Amino acid sequence: MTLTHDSAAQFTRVLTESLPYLQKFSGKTIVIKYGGNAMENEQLQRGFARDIVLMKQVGINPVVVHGGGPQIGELLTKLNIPTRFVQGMRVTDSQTMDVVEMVLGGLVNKQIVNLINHQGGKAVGLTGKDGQTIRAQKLNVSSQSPETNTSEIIDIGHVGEVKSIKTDLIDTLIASDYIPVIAPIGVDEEGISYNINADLVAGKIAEVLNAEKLMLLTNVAGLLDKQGQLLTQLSTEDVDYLIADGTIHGGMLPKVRCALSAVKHGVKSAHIVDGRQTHAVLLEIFSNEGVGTLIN
Ligand SMILES: Nc1ncnc2c1ncn2[C@@H]1O[C@H](COP(=O)(O)OP(=O)(O)O)[C@@H](O)[C@H]1O
Ligand SMILES: CC(=O)N[C@@H](CCC(=O)OP(=O)(O)O)C(=O)O
Repeated sequence: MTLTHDSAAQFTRVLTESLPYLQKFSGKTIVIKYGGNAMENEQLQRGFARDIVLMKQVGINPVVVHGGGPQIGELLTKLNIPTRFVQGMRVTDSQTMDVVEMVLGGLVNKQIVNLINHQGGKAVGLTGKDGQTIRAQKLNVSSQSPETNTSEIIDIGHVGEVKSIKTDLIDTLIASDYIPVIAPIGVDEEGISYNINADLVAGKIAEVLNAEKLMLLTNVAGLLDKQGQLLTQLSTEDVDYLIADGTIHGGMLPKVRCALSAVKHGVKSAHIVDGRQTHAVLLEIFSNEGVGTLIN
């Protein structure tokens, strides 16, 4: 097939446009949170895996942290185990924790590893238990009672937050040209397992690795305002206001909070990106067309 004059011009424009980004990001670490909702279909999955392999090929160090909320929900339904969320977090009793480990550490993790390897990458899957990478502690969730104006702590079981991240296993993998694929399960000093929101894990890992970028792939165009319009750029003050007035809620809360924390702790930029768009990762990194919401 020969290229027409127009398509040849477009092809070279796209390639040359990517040059400054290739130069800027070569040797840098980019943490990508791959959400359960962004794994919707095989075409998206293949596109994502190809983007990750391409990044590695051009000298960037991608680190993938994945979710799998919908996949956990599916297995819980099959097993007739009811599930509910408090402030975007799945209430996790010990039976649910077993399912979370099976789905995140087994099914989803190995599926992503397989997809990346199939595109010619070298992916290695781990949970936060491997190499004691994610030290967790129980997450205390508090709720405010408008009647009494007091707050109470709600026990949501094995839900954790990140206490610390040990990076030696991740560093070793990166140094040997592997792509780490991390499931958001942590463990405390007693060996108790915790289910951690994948956005929170991605944010912390980006912080400790001093990543250039944190990309949170999701199932919406980015952060939307009350009218459903995309907000392309946000500062800390904007976010505080949007949380207070209820525009940001549910699963978007941990995303925005961890993005803010990451940029506050040295990550150059955080992006909430539409994972339903094929090759969203490539578009964000290598083109002038920023996609989604930039938090800086
Ligand atoms: N202001 C907002 N803008 C966009 N999405 C929002 C907003 N507030 C809440 N959400 C909800 O957050 C969801 C994304 O979070 P979540 O379902 O946890 O996604 P993921 O599985 O990708 O992590 C959206 O689908 C939407 O329902
Ligand atoms: C505590 C908590 O809610 N953990 C999440 C972990 C998976 C996750 O974060 O998946 P997504 O990114 O696909 O939503 C859960 O159980 O669903």
